[in-house]
Amino acid sequence: MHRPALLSVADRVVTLRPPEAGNRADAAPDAEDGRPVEALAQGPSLVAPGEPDGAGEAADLRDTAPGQGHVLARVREAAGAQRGKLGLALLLGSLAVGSAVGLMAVSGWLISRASEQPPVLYLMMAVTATRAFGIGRAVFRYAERLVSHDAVLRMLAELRVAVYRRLERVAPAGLRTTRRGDLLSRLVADVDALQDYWLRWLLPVGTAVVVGCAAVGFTGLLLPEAGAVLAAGLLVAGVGVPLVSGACARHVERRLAPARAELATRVTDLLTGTAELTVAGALPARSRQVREADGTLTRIASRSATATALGGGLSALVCGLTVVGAALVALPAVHDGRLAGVTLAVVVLTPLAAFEAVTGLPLAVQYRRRVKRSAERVYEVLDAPVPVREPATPAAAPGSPFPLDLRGLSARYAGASRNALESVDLTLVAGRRVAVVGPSGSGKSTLAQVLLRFLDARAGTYRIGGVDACELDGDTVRTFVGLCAQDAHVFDSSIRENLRLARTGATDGELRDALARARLLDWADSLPTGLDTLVGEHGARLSGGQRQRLALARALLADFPVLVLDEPAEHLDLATADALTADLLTATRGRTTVLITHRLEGLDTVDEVVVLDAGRVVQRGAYADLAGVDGPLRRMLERERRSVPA
Ligand SMILES: Nc1ncnc2c1ncn2[C@@H]1O[C@H](COP(=O)(O)OP(=O)(O)OP(=O)(O)O)[C@@H](O)[C@H]1O
Repeated sequence: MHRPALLSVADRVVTLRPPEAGNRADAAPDAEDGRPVEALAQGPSLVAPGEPDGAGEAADLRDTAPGQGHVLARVREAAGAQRGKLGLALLLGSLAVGSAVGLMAVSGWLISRASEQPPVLYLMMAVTATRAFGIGRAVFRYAERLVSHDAVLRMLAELRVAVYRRLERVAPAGLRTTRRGDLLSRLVADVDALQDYWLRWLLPVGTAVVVGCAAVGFTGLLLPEAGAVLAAGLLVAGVGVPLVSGACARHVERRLAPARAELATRVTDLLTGTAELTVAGALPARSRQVREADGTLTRIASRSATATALGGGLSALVCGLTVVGAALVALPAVHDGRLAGVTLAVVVLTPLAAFEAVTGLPLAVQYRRRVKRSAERVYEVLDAPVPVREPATPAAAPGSPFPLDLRGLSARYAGASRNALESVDLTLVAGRRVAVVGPSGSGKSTLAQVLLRFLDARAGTYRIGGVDACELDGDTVRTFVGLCAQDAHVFDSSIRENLRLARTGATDGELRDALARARLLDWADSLPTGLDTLVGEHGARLSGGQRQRLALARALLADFPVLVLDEPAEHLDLATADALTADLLTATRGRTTVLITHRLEGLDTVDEVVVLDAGRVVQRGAYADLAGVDGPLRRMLERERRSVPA
């Protein structure tokens, strides 16, 4: 049997493999153990659940409990194995800027000495050093870029995987109120922004300190006053100027990442809802909102650029003043004979090159602030409470999932004030078909989430083949229980590839069989390119009924021992919905099925009907028995009959 663990997940979220098991098994499931995930879309908070989480090699990126320091300290800790490379990058960067300083100093000396017209051999050493510094500058810079980017991109790759895995763990139960554009922005732009912490903050600052100290030391050896002037100039340019430009951009930098997320959210909404917005006449208003968000981002970026320009201008001014200051203290020294005439050029020109190490620091300070906000947003995702705890050591999967048993089960979403399910009992044995009905919001889909272990029980037990589901890996549970969701995702690919998601190596015969059972084969055969027909984004080239039938065929092909069908006929017109329900009841005959629906038509063929209301089971039994007595099902039936046009 081929039962892909992820088919059910793929039906709810487009996802990769879930992380390896790793969460505390003994922790009592408690949906209130952390900040609700909807807070992701709202604002900064670094509350962490405080539980270990096994997301493989990147786990260290997020397991630092909050309060252990600054968010940037966590970014630094994430360097992990790349620390050695970053140290090497610092050395290479310092050698590159040091070579620039050396080049300036030696060439200054060379020109001065050459003017005295000594025998050319006296100059050979300086000529060679000039060449070496000139070549070294480019080579060291290239090597530094190579090493630092290699280290940082590796870190980013791990971090992005960690963020993705966390999102995957939080989805689907925890993502109902988060905004897609915002998540996308966190996953892409904010993670990318973290590279600047190393590339544009730590390494430039480290290089500035190393090269600045060396240049001051060297100049001080030649002439102590000149060393002091250079030290003062470097301090003003490297500390004072960044403070001034940083103060100008303080508020701007913190607003940059949220403004970028706002624009991403609005653009995503606009693109995905263009058809609906056009029909509702709301497109111009939404386009205006996008333009406004874009305008806000542009204003923020331009204020940030102003601060950068101010920093650049002030640095250049301080550099010029330092060169003049060095000349002013050096000239009397030459006059007094404390400094050789040929070294005057060295003392005056060295500051010019040494400032290369600090001119980027105003920008570095801005980057640091920007990175801090992005890091907060990334760590909010990494620290978001997960609705399901995976066991540290998963129990062995039972040979058969039967009986699949829920006893007194209650479940609650993170941040909710009441249980979505309350003391629910349900037993499934091989071949049994149960319909779960009830008004909207009664907890039907929540039951599906619990059965698939997308949401943990708050009280009661869920056992699969005698094993507590909490002791099983979530993936293992989903090899036994599969879902065909009401909003099943159809990929922008061919019919064949959409089906093969359920069973990678399925033959055309098996695909056709699944399509036939979902009553879609005649339609597929009538298409000019048959199974190779492209279905469009979200199945845009299919009708609503065809989309649901394709999802049903996929679920049938996956051959789950227990199949949960969550409102498969939702959003369809009554005739199509009833035809689809009838077909799927035929297709699932003899297969353990939980059919979640609020249409009662055709349910006389299932073994048991469970009626939910406000999360509780208010009635259960055979359809004919329930329909024959006064009670919730009978009232639903009467309402349904009244609503059907004569
Ligand atoms: N991710 C979530 N976070 C918080 N509350 C949720 C979440 N999902 C559902 N709920 C709440 O849980 C309750 C049960 O919702 P559920 O989706 O299970 O109902 P349902 O019977 O499937 O409704 P429908 O027939 O409309 O799909 C509702 O009050 C709903 O608002």
